[in-house]
Amino acid sequence: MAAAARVQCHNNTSLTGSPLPRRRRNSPTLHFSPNRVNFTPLKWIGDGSSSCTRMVSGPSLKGGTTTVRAALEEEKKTDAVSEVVEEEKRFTCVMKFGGSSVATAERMREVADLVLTFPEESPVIVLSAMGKTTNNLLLAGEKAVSCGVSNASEIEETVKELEIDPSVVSSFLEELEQLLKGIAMMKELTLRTRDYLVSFGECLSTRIFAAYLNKIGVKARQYDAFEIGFITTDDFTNGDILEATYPAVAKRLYDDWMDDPAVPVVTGFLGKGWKTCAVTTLGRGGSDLTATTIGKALGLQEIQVWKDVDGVLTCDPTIYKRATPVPFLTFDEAAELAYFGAQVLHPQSMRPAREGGIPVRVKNSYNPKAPGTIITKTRDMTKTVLTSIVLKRNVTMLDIASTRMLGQVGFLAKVFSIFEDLEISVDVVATSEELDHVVEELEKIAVVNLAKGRAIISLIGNVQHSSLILERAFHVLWTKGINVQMISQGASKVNISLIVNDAEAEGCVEALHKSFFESGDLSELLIQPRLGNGSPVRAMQVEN
Ligand SMILES: Nc1ncnc2c1ncn2[C@@H]1O[C@H](COP(=O)(O)OP(=O)(O)O)[C@@H](O)[C@H]1O
Ligand SMILES: N[C@@H](CC(=O)OP(=O)(O)O)C(=O)O
Repeated sequence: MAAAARVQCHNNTSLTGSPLPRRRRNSPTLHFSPNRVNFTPLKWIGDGSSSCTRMVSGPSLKGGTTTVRAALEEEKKTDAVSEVVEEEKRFTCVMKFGGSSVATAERMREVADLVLTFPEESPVIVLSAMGKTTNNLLLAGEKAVSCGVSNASEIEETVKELEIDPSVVSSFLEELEQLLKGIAMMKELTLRTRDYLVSFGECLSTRIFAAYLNKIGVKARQYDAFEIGFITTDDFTNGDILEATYPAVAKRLYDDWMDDPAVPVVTGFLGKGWKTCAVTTLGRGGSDLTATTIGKALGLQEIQVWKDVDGVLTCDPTIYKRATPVPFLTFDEAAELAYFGAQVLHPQSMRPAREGGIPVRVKNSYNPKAPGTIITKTRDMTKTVLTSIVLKRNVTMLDIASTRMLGQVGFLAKVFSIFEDLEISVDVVATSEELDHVVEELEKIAVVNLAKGRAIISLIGNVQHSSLILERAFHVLWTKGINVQMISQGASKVNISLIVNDAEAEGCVEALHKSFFESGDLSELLIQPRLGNGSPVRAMQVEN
């Protein structure tokens, strides 16, 4: 559950909160080639002069026996080769595939084909758990029964279909069974055990995929993120990546590559708690964050996140199916979108990309020809009014009115300290139990009204045009007879949030989408701001 708070001080000012931490490089260099490209053996092309160092075939994607190292051994005396070493040491991009992209054996094959369509790249692959594995593992854990058995049979089936050696996963499946038995015996599932339990999902998917790549002749190496330097806080189920991660991960991946080049296949979502040394997870959907962290650590040219949709869309397609792809986004817009609930990206995933200045491309593994969305630091916003509509459901709104025991400044400070003490962000409260604590504390200094069953509709876009956005949005909602209960403009200036009744929210999103994205080009309205009487400003000036 999420919460929004409206704080009323005794002078009747009201304050709404919308926090977000904020913060690069050049445009992307990858171009999608729709047709599968056959591997060419490792060779250097050019005009034959000694300065030629261009590599045609990403050595990591190359099957066969000629390794980069062997090629280098042969040629290492030339000046050209020392440049090659530098060049070849560099991975070019990270490609992250989510659960929906690798849900079955068939999908694993298709994803492998997709990776091979980029022979000029040296990618690092990040994988999530297959399909709904994470949910199934959680279910199995929560029921503390061997629900893992049906899960395991699916995994065994995938291994069989891909004709991989079953020993790749057998010891893991046994360990998983033991773990579930242990949970059943203890009748307890701590957050730490939950993280260890769900880690089997990514540990298995990456082992299967790496084994498959090796089977088809593409040398690959599997990595568990928690073994290669992904260090996090010890906040189980919601670990935060620590700075030490970047150099550690870069060193490990580059060192291994220089020793014995192979495509790295890294578990998404997982880390290692810096104090406990136990497996942690980065929050649901955390593989996006794994990918951007690797992107920053290795200073890559591009981070690709492959999903089951044609990029970031104008709204969640499961809410309104006429959602369309947004071709360009800034890191701020994408972060805001994710923070306010768009499932398509992990809320923290933009941070490393922004810090490293690395473009993020969101692509559809089911429709690779679609251009997708490219996320960069800046973009031309002159014609942008609205970018996307995000719906966060099941929100509880807290109305907090001062009982005049404290001055205005003291009151606000106290209100925020209560949230801080309970480690609850104003926008997001995880459980109703937490909310009860907040209310209990707030009632010592205020009259608190708790309104459940609300939803936050966030309008992500160019808040330079906030009057136009608001005018349209309120007109649409007024026409539908919807009462907006709270409004907040984010500090990031890319978001306006409206609170409405949850039951009406989907209808609101649909109506707003029709008005903003399906009824002509709104940017035309930006050319001449209008005065109250509808006259364009410039016309007035001419008359004067
Ligand atoms: N604005 C949006 N644009 C695209 N997808 C969205 C948006 N909001 C929600 N979604 C949902 O996010 C899903 C993709 O995210 P996710 O399931 O996490 O992908 P993956 O598991 O492949 O990483 C889509 O199937 C879609 O239902
Ligand atoms: N498997 C994890 C991590 C993840 O990122 O998954 P996905 O990429 O499928 O959203 C989850 O379900 O949360």
